[in-house]
Amino acid sequence: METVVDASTSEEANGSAVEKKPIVVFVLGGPGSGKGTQCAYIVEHFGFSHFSAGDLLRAEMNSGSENGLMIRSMINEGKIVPSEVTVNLLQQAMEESGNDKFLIDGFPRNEENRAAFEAVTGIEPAFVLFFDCPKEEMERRILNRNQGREDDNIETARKRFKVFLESSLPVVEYYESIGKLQKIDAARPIEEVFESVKTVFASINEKED
Ligand SMILES: Nc1ncnc2c1ncn2[C@@H]1O[C@H](COP(=O)(O)OP(=O)(O)OP(=O)(O)O)[C@@H](O)[C@H]1O
Ligand SMILES: O=c1ccn([C@@H]2O[C@H](COP(=O)(O)O)[C@@H](O)[C@H]2O)c(=O)[nH]1
Ligand SMILES: [Mg+2]
Repeated sequence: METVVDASTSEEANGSAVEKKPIVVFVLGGPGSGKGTQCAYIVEHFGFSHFSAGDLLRAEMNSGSENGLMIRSMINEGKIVPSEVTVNLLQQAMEESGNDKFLIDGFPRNEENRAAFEAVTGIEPAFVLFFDCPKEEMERRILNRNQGREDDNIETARKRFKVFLESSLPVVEYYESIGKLQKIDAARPIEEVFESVKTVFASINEKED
């Protein structure tokens, strides 16, 4: 496995060990841009734990929890679930993982999500991967995905694109403005996209050495 920045502990000048904060990489991109696909490769190569906010919400929706009906209706309308619910699910998953390197996929989706995650966890992302893909290609991928997702239909997909443009792109732009964005051309074959992803992780490693 290739290493990327080590989050475990560091040693201060006086020799005492200090707990470091976990390393978080946010993985953003429009619906169907290939976030989940690339995260699976990153996990294999770089030892991160991968949490898709959408997957966590779908699991919560199917668990019979009191939020289940609300989550289903938000997902089917392509709307963004309140930050409190999503941040709690992410925080719980991170704590239970035992890992200290996380890919958070499909989150933060709006400014409120971004601020809530930082306020609750005290963690800022090391960097943000952004999979840039034309709408027509994302639409094709969603409609061919065939994984039984209730929101993979043309009507909901269009609502998701609209929410992405209106609410999520400003978050992407924010990270670009503070120099944390790593933009990847996602409109290429999966292996080619991953070559670019590997280059990003390798260059981050070099900076940390
Ligand atoms: N580079 C690619 N070229 C062609 N097809 C791809 C590529 N990357 C992913 N796919 C396919 O497109 C579909 C969507 O990919 P994936 O689920 O990874 O996207 P996503 O960004 O996680 O989507 P969502 O936001 O809806 O969860 C899948 O069927 C996947 O196999
Ligand atoms: O942080 C999040 C992530 C997702 N949602 C809702 O889930 C669906 C599906 O998300 P995917 O990332 O495509 O799996 C999304 O359209 C939202 O309705 C969310 O509210 N907050
Ligand atoms: Mg996904």
